[in-house]
Amino acid sequence: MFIYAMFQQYFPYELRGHAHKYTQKLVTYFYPYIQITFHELTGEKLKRSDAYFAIQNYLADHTTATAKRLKADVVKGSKSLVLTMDDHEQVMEEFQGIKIWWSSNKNTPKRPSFSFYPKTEERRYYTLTFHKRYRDAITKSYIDKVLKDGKAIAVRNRERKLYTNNPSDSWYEYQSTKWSHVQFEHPANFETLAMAENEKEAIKNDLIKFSKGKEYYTKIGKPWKRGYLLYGPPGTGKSTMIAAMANLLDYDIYDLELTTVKDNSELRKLLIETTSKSIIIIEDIDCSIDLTDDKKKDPVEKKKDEEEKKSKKGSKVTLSGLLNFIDGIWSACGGERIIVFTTNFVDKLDPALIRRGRMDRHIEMSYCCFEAFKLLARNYLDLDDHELFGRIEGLLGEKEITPADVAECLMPKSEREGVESCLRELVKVLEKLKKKKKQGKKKAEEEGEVNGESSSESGESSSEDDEVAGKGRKRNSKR
Ligand SMILES: Nc1ncnc2c1ncn2[C@@H]1O[C@H](COP(=O)(O)OP(=O)(O)OP(=O)(O)O)[C@@H](O)[C@H]1O
Ligand SMILES: [Mg+2]
Repeated sequence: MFIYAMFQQYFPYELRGHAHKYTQKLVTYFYPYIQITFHELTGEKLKRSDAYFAIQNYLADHTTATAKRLKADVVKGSKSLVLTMDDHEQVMEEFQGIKIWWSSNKNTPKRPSFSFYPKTEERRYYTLTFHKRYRDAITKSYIDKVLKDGKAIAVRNRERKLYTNNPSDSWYEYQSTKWSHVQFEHPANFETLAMAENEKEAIKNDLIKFSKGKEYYTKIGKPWKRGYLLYGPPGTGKSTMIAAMANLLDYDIYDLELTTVKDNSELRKLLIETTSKSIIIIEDIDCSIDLTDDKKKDPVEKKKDEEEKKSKKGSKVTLSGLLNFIDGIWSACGGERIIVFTTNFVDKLDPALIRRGRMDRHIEMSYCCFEAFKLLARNYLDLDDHELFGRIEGLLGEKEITPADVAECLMPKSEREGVESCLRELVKVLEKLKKKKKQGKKKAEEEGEVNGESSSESGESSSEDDEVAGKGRKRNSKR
C-alpha cells in the first residue's frame, strides 16, 4: 500500500500513464491486499450508483466515530444532515476479526474540459482494502452486509413523501414526471386513533408482520404486497388510519387519483414508477370511475357507456385494468407495497375487486363506541373519567355518531371553555340526534303504513340528523 501511495505522490504525472501498467503488475504481485472501488457515477450515462449511495450511508453510520476529517452534507431526500468521511480520508473497521480499510477518494481530470456542469467533472469513489486471504469472507458476506445495512439506513433517514399522480399530458419521456410529491408530515398514529382496542392491535400486528415478512412471502411464492379495504361512513377515520399506517411502517404514500388516469396502460406506467416501502391508496373507489364488470352489463348499456367515454375525455380505466394493477404480473415488481381502497359504500363495489387475496383484509371503520370516545376524551381533554361519562355511554349506544363529530364537540372552542362544557356539548348533540331519530322513525312508520313498507330499517339518518352530524351532506354528495 505504501509503494502504491509513493507512486501516486512522487512519480511525474506525464510518465505515469506509461509506467502505470508495469508498476501495477509489479505492485499487485507483491502487494498482499485487494482493493475494490465503488464509483459514484456508473454506466455510459453516468447514473448515480446505488451501491455508492448505500456505502455512503453505511460509512456515515459506522465510521463517523473514528474518522478524523468529516464532511457535512445535506443529501437529497434525507431528513437530516449527513456526516461522511471527507475526501482522501481513511478509516478502519473490523468484520469477524478481519481488518478492513475504507477510503474516500476523488479524481479531478487534469486537462480542463468544457462543460455546463463543472461539478460533475469530479468523480468520487470509495476504495475498500483488505488482505487477499479474506477474499471470500469480504466478497461473499461483508459487501452484502454493507449494502443491505446502507439501504436500511437510507430508508430510516429518508424524508417521507406523499405522492400524487400527474395527468399524462404533463409526462415527459426522460424524466420522472408521473408523480409529484410533497413531504409527508401527517401526525396521525395508532395511539390516537379511536376504535376498539383489540381491532386496533390486530391491524397493527398484521402490518408489522407484513413489513417483516420478506422471507415468508418468498417462501410461499407470493409477491410481497397486501391489500386493505377500509369502509365505513364519512368521518370514521379511514384517511386517518392510512396516515397512521404509513407512520407506523415508515412508508411513503402514493395517493392515486383514478379520474385523471386515461387508460389501463397509463395505470400500469404509474404502478411501475412507485417505489417499494409504500402505500398506494385509492380513496372513495366507488366514486372514482365506473368499475362494473363490462361482461355483466347488458349490450345497450355497454354501448351507451362506450359512447359516453368516447365523447368525454374521462378515464377509460376498466375493472380488469384495475385488477391487473392490484395483482397482475407487474404488481410484483418492487415489492413491500400495501394497496388501500377506501369507500363509504362497500356494497357498491364489484366482488371481484375486493375478494380475499386482492383486498386481504376488510376493515370496517364504524361509528363511535364508548371505548373510542374514552380514547378521544383522553386525547382531547386529558380526561380518564367524569360524572357525565355514564350518560354519554348510554347515549352512544343508542345513536350513531362518527368519531369526527365527537372530536369536534370535544375540541374547546375558546380558551375559557372547559372540560365540562365540551362534554355537555356532546351530550346535547347526542340527545338531539336521539330525538331526531325517534321523530324519523315515527314518520317512517306512518309512511310505511301508507306505502305498506318500512324505511326505518335502512339505517340512513334523516337530513336533520345530517345537519347535526355535519358530515351527512358529504355522504349524499359522494353517491
Ligand atoms: N377513529 C378516529 N380516531 C380519531 N380521530 C378521528 C377518527 N375518525 C375521525 N377522526 C377525526 O375526524 C377527522 C376526519 O376523519 P377522516 O378524514 O379520517 O375520515 P374518513 O373516514 O376518511 O372520511 P371520508 O369518508 O369522508 O373520507 C380526522 O381529521 C380526525 O381528526
Ligand atoms: Mg377520507
